[in-house]
Amino acid sequence: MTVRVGVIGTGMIGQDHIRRLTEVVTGATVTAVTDLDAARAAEVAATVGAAVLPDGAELVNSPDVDAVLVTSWGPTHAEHVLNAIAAGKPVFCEKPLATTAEDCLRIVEAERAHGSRLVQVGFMRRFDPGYRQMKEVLAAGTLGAPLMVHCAHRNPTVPDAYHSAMAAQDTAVHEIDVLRWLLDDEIVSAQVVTPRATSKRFAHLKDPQIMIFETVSGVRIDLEVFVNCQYGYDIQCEVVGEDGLVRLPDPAAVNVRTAAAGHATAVMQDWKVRFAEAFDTEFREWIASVATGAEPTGPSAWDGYAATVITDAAVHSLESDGTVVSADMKPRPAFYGGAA
Ligand SMILES: NC(=O)c1ccc[n+]([C@@H]2O[C@H](COP(=O)([O-])OP(=O)(O)OC[C@H]3O[C@@H](n4cnc5c(N)ncnc54)[C@H](O)[C@@H]3O)[C@@H](O)[C@H]2O)c1
Ligand SMILES: O[C@H]1[C@H](O)[C@@H](O)[C@H](O)[C@@H](O)[C@H]1O
Repeated sequence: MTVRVGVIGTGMIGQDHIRRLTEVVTGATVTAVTDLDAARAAEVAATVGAAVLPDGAELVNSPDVDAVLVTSWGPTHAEHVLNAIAAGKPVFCEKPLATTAEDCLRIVEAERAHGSRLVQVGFMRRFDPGYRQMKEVLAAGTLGAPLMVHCAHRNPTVPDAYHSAMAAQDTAVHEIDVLRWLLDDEIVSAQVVTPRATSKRFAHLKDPQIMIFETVSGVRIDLEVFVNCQYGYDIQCEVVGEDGLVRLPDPAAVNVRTAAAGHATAVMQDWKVRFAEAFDTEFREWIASVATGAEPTGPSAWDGYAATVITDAAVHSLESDGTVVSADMKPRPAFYGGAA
């Protein structure tokens, strides 16, 4: 079966996912798109022979759409995801699932009322080969109990519109999701402190930020978020256990030796390149689940809810001079499996 996908939002990542669905993943075709910017939607639709529909509700309910991809702006996600659940169609929603915990819970409740999982959230790091190898090592128990995690999330720079809360909402949210999954543990509190700020930042931006999370079992996670580090896109993660540690590998890259540069290995500059393989695998697995009528196995609506509660706690801490803020979540329903 070829899965006919309708795409809501044909901006930067929407276009990248349309390319992926069309050129990389087998078994999928993009049959319909919509965007507030009708000219942009028409231009993108023409590249893949899709229909342009007037809005998200029509797209979700189109008989030519089997599954929905939401790549519009975050505050609009909840409406489109709820429409897809009401239509009984699988929906892949880019992060965030919704911008408020209340909206995430409405989605969780709608999905539970539907009776089976329809929603997958776009936390692509779970599909990265390096993180998957870390997960295997941790699951095998080779390291003993995990005690600490040290992470860094560095971007060379960010656009002017990026503000201090986005360090948690837009950037750290990737670690928040992948660490809940890696450790199979829930985050219960967040604290954000700010070291000396880089002079390369915009005046309105607190950068870098150091985030400290604690989990139910007492693991401490420290995460440096530095979004104007200048030198590259650099993602580091090291889990330290009682008997050893496991570290996220950098993607393979050649080492060049010259008199001028000494030993040199290029530093990646772009998250789209760093996580290209993760995005491809994420969509291959999502399309495979839709094609076979199976429930998606990627990040769930509950994971989307948890991520929003934890990022809210981090933003609250940032805005209250680094107080420790608890991440108050509802109990996890059996529908979404055991512990996170
Ligand atoms: N997983 C990741 O690493 C990752 C990376 C980048 C962006 N994202 C997420 O993807 C989403 C889109 O980001 P982007 O960078 O592509 O933004 P963008 O501004 O480039 O594109 C968004 C598009 O959606 C359209 N749009 C907005 N609301 C709409 C609505 N209700 N109906 C139809 N069209 C609508 C806009 O006109 C725009 O063309 C965001 O939620 C962002 O957080 C995820
Ligand atoms: O939207 C992007 C994207 O999610 C990247 O993966 C992250 O590194 C950036 O900080 C963020 O702004």
